[in-house]
Amino acid sequence: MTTTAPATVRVLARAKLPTRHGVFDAVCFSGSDDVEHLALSIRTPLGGTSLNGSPLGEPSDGERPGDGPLDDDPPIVRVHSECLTGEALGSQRCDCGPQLDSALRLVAETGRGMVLYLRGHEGRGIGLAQKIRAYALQEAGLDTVEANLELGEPVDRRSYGPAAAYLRQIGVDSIRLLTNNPDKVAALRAAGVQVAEVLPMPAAPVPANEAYLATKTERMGHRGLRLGDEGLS
Ligand SMILES: Nc1nc2c(ncn2[C@@H]2O[C@H](COP(=O)(O)OP(=O)(O)OP(=O)(O)O)[C@@H](O)[C@H]2O)c(=O)[nH]1
Ligand SMILES: [Zn+2]
Repeated sequence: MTTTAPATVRVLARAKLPTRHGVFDAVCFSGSDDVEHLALSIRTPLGGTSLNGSPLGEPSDGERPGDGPLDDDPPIVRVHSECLTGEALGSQRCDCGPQLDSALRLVAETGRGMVLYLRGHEGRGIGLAQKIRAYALQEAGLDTVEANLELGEPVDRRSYGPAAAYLRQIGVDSIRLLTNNPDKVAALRAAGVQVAEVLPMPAAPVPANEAYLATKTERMGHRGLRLGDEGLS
């Protein structure tokens, strides 16, 4: 896993993005990787600015919850890796789709936070074709870690540098991170992001992803993937 953050990122485009969870401010950006990532943020005070820095109009999606965080609390941030099969196709080999949905909902409910949707992270950075090859190896009995290694890939090839650089560029230096993955916490910290708190990312266990979730817990050090478990520190 690479942790070096590029100095700057380029903001490529921005617009509001109404979702079923609320109206997000969508910013497309790229870092040294030249990949188009997306930051989806939500406002701080009513009628104020989003974390991405653009002014937002009157909220159209209901009131901000009364128990939302103060403006100087670190925002909730989900750093999410692209997963075409789980998010667009509803694959139950993983739980990326429900996790993305939960993250957007949590950020919207909190009224202040961001989902950084990182493209180029497909298959933990090995790409779609290699991930499908890894799935085929899993059908033959390997687990998710062994399959990557069998393909000559590292267990995790993702870089969090562009995400860290984006946060730094918009002035967010401290976050409350939604994740179960201790390596993601370490990588972001190494890239200069202060992770003030780690909040558990609710998992969505189903029979088809049982082995996958178990392997992440047992071999990759992810926190127990049950709702309500204590977060990482
Ligand atoms: N190589 C490989 N990648 C997978 C597999 N299953 C899911 N992925 C990818 O894994 C990425 C998500 O990483 P995960 O390890 O599930 O979770 P995480 O983002 O590290 O941790 P959380 O923040 O707790 O969700 C997505 O890009 C998926 O495409 C698999 O069996 N093999
Ligand atoms: Zn997935």
